[in-house]
Amino acid sequence: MTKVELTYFPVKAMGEGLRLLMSYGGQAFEDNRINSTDWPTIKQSTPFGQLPMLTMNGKKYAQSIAIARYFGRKYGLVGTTPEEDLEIDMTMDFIIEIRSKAIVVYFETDEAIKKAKHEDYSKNVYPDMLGKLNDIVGRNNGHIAAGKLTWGDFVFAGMYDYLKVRLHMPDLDTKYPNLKKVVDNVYGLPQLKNYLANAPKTEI
Ligand SMILES: N[C@@H](CCC(=O)N[C@@H](CS)C(=O)NCC(=O)O)C(=O)O
Repeated sequence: MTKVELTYFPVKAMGEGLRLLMSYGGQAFEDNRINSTDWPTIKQSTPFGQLPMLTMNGKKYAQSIAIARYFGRKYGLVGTTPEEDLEIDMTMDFIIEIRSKAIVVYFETDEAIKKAKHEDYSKNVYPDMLGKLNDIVGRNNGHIAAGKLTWGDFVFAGMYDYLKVRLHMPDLDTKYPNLKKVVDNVYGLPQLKNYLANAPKTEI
C-alpha cells in the first residue's frame, strides 16, 4: 500500500486543503505537523525549502496548489471541460493573489510601512478583490468555479480562517457572505466527518 505523508506546520493555511482532499478521497495519510524547532533541518530536505510537502512512496512533492490539482484529478474534483478547468485555475490564482497581498503586509518588518500598507490594502485593494470573489462564488452556486464542487473549493475552505486573520477581517463572513458558503459546503461533506472530528483545532 502507498505510504502517504503530509508535512506541514500545525496550522490550516496552505496545508488544510490537502488534508481535506485526502480525507474526501479516503486516502489514509500521516498528518505530520512539525514544530518550528525542527523546521530548519526539515527545510533542507524539501524540494523548494517550503511546506506543505507530500511524501508518497519515498518521493517528495511540493507546491500546495499543484498537489491539490493532483488530488482533484485523482478524485474527480475537476472541471468537465478544459474551459471549466481554466475557470478553476483562474479563480485559484486570484485567491492566491489575495493571500500574497496579505503576506507581504504580514512579513513587513518596518512597523510604519506595515501599518500604511495594511490601511491602503484594506481601503483600496481587499474590498475590490474580495467583492469580485464573492460575486464569482455567487454565480457558481457556492463554489469557486464551474458551478460545482472542485479541488479549488477544498483549498479555499482550508485557508479561510487563515485569510480572515491575515486580512484582519473578523467580519469576513458577513461582509462577503458567499465566501462562507464555500466553506460550509466543504466542511459539511459527510466524507470529512471523521477527519474533522479528530483533527487538532487551530485558529488559522
Ligand atoms: N507556493 C507555496 C508556498 C508555500 C509557503 O508559503 N509555505 C510557507 C508556510 S505557509 C513556508 O514554508 N514558510 C517557511 C519558510 O519559508 O521557511 C505553496 O503553495 O506550497
